[in-house]
Amino acid sequence: MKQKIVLATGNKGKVREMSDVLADFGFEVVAQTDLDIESPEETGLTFVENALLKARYAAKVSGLPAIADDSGLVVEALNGAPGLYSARYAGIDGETADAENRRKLLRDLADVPAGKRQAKFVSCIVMLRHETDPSPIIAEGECLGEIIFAEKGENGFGYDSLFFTPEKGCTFAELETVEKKKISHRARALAVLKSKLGA
Ligand SMILES: O=c1[nH]c(=O)c2ncn([C@@H]3O[C@H](COP(=O)(O)OP(=O)(O)OP(=O)(O)O)[C@@H](O)[C@H]3O)c2[nH]1
Ligand SMILES: [Mg+2]
Repeated sequence: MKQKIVLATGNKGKVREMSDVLADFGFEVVAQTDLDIESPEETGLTFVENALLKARYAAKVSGLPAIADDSGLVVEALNGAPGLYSARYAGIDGETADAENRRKLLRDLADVPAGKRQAKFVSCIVMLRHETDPSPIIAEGECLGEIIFAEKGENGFGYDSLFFTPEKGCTFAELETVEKKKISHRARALAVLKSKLGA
């Protein structure tokens, strides 16, 4: 029988990008929203701390193993911002904040010329077998790119329409989900998780 696991995120984009991959690893994936589990406050100071606390909270409430992703966009010219605070960069939280966050990013980079707009997406995935699991599995992935001057593309979420990937010659939002799932920071973290699980 497949091991049930809670996907501890309130972000539908992450559910889209992680569910079937985790199912391929042999898990029966249940999104936390389907169990009416709310997102805890993200009080950590690093991606790993936040991923841990999200997974731990879902494991505690559900009594099941849990997996969480904490991720963000790190922009060199902004000394690493929005970084840990990518989801709430413009001061509001949740997916409705995405458009405001993109506008703020473009404003903050207005004076930064092409060639100096390097950025990376970071994903930290944590898996806990139970709430008090003393040795969580931690898997990280990064993806390098640059921030363009105006949005391009309709797919994806967050900052995808501003993130140009040289590897593909377009923004993440111009990629089909299936393509983004091959090269993104989250895809890379999931590949590390897979090898750590021996799946
Ligand atoms: O364009 C993007 N493509 C991506 O692939 C991506 N991955 C992360 N991000 C940004 O970073 C925040 C993470 O913050 P975050 O890890 O706290 O997630 P979240 O609050 O959205 O959901 P949850 O998992 O915490 O419930 C997100 O909201 C986005 O703004 C991305 N943007
Ligand atoms: Mg969050």
